[in-house]
This record gives sequence, C-alpha cells and structure tokens, in this order.
Amino acid sequence: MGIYFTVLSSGSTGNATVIQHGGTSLMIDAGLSAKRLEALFLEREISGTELDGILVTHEHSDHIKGLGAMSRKYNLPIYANTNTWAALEKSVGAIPEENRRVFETGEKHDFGSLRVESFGISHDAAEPVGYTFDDGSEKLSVATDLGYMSDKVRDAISDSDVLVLEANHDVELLRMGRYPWNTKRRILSDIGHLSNEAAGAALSELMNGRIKRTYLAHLSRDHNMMDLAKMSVRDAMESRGCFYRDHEFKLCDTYYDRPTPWDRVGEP
Ligand SMILES: Nc1ccn([C@@H]2O[C@H](COP(=O)(O)O)[C@@H](O)[C@H]2O)c(=O)n1
Repeated sequence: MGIYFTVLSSGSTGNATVIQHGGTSLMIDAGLSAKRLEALFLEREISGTELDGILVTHEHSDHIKGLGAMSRKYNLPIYANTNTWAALEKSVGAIPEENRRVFETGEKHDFGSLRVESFGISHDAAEPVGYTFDDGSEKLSVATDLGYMSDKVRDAISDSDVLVLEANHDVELLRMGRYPWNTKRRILSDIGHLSNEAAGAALSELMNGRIKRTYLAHLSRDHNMMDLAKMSVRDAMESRGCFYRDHEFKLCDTYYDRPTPWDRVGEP
C-alpha cells in the first residue's frame, strides 16, 4: 500500500503536510489560509473532501492559521492534545463537538492500517508534539519546532525510513541578523528552533542504516538557505564520524512557497 506524503509548505509563514496511506488521508497542521492551502492542494491533486482529519502539532499561528476554516469547509475532525486544544480554542472559531478529537500525547491511533503516534517536543507552546506514521513496514516521522533533540524524540523517530526534520537557522547568521535580541534568545533556546548544526548532530546519532531520506524543514528565510543547511548538516554529521554515500542517504528540500513532490516512504 505504502505511505505517501507531500510537505505542502514549511517555515514560519505556514506549515502543512499531507500523508496518504490506502484510503486514509491526513493533514498535519493547517498553518496557511484556507485559500492558500487549497491552491497547494491543487498543485498536488489533493481534494479537501478526501481528507480524514487534521493533526495539530501546536497552536502557533504558522501551524493553525487555516485550521478552523478548513475543518468547517470540509467537515474535518481536528486532532490535538488537551493543552493544545485549550490554547488554540480562541483562534479557531466554532468547531462542532464531533470534530473535536482530543488525545493524550503518546497515545496510538490507528487509521486503517496506518498507526499514528504523537511524541512531545520542546518548544514554547502549550503541549507541542511531533508525529510518526507507521504501517508496519514503512515509517515516516515529522519533527519540527523543537528547541533540542531530546532522548524521547530520538527514541520515537529513530526507526524511521524518512524524516521531516527542522533545520531552522545557521547560528552565526541568526546572531548577526536583524531580529531583536529576545527573539534570537528564544530561537536559540531549548524551547526554540533546531539549528542546522543541531539537526546534523541529531542525525549523526540517529543514523542506523534505516533512515534513507531527511527533508530539512522550517528553514528561516532570514537566517538560512537550503544549500547552506544541507552543507552544514552534512558537515555536522561528518565531524561526528557519520559519513554517508549519496545513494544511501539524501537530504531533501522543503519550501515555504511550493509543495515537495509526492514521495513514497518505502522507496529506496
Ligand atoms: N520578527 C520575528 C521573526 C520571527 N519570529 C519567530 O522566530 C522563529 C524563527 O523564525 P524564522 O522566520 O526566522 O524561521 C519563529 O518561531 C518565528 O515565529 C519572531 O518571533 N519575530
């Protein structure tokens, strides 16, 4: 059957990813306007009517901007943990009871034969999570907006075939950049965003022969570039003794303004 996914948009201007498995179709986050999400759907031949629900990582606006509108328009259940629900309530508008799905972080949910699990991440939100999608032979993990790679996150995602992993910024570019110092301090903190270097360090510990591709996600437009991110991540891996050949492992692009091609998690 296979797990297929496309990262529709990634970055602080809006995040959304669609995952399909057999007859199941899920979106992680809806951080762009409904109009923009529908335009991105068109580019990947996705219909809002085929979605089975929206999984929320956390309540920041770049993850929930179009959440209420998409849920109402397509009658979609919203899945979020208790504290995230409480935190997004005011921003999301009226959602009927049957579309309010509350889970506890770490709980397993089966959508057909696709198992979805959430895991806690460190970010300055109420109860932020990442997600894993596993059908018993293929596994995809999505981990963005994390201040650091905790042991729990590492354990949750280490047996994945494909990762969508944050590489937000180059530390020096951020330090020298135009953001106010408080914002820089937040981004660099343990409840901020993962740098290129930190993403590479994490990958060097995660590499176990199974992970075939990692999509570098949530790149800062002010303090990063895809080529720089790829180079820094690879350097950070190699400086920790983690070398790979291009046919064994690939770093892949995500974009803030266009979707990634559909990818099958089980493809070599
Ligand atoms: N003036 C700003 C700009 C950004 N942020 C937040 O910082 C984080 C990183 O943003 P990038 O666009 O550089 O990836 C993100 O959480 C933004 O919301 C901010 O608070 N103030």
